[in-house]
Amino acid sequence: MSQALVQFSQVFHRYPGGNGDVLKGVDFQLDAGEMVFLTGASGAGKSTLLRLLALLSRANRGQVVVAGNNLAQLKRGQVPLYRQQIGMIFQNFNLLNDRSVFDNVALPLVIRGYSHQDIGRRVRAALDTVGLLHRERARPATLSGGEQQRVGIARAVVTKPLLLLADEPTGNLDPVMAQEVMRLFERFNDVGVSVLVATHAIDLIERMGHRIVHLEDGRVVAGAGMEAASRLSLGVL
Ligand SMILES: Nc1ncnc2c1ncn2[C@@H]1O[C@H](COP(=O)(O)OP(=O)(O)OP(=O)(O)O)[C@@H](O)[C@H]1O
Repeated sequence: MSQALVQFSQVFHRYPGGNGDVLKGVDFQLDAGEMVFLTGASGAGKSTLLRLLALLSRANRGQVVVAGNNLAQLKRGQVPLYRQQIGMIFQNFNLLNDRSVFDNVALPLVIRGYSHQDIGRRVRAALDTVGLLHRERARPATLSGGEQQRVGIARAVVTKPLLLLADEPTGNLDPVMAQEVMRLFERFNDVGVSVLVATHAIDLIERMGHRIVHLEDGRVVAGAGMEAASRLSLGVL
């Protein structure tokens, strides 16, 4: 039996001062070791769902469970430890342009107080995996968009997270670079990392053969996952 790493049960969310619920009863499961794409029109709630997983926001109602943690019950002091299990990748790379590639990837380890030696070893291993060891001294702005995103991915995996979350990671890339980046996610998935990618790149992901979860106006309308699908067929939902 597959095991859920992420389980959303009837999750509702609205932003303070926002215009009503953005998530309207989301049911969704991601199994340990699975790679899933999250699609939906602009404003459907994809980024919001990822934000809840990264604990950048907390759900107003319903339950989000990740690796056995009910996120509503995590105390503020437990959040940094929880976040260590998660690597986040953004559309606009979010790199520091006044620091080297090495320093950008090292940042999560520096924050967590790793030793100098461990940082060097881990950063070089991550850069090697994304094919950028030879650019460790470069400034991000001197790299191509695809290379900058690979630096972003190295930074996300350097802490060895259980779960990678990517929010429109290929939005600023041409089709060839976009495919390279998606392949890189697959390589991490091949070695056991669970991956959730919010994307508009439908043509690309349809060729890749992973489950596609579709959000429409704050609800999952297709590909919710085994658990929710079986509840649907039992008429529970
Ligand atoms: N900080 C915020 N405050 C108020 N409303 C917000 C905030 N962030 C997002 N929203 C609203 O929540 C809704 C869902 O936004 P979200 O960014 O999750 O959608 P999305 O599916 O990721 O869209 P896109 O594909 O354009 O990134 C939108 O209507 C948006 O305007």
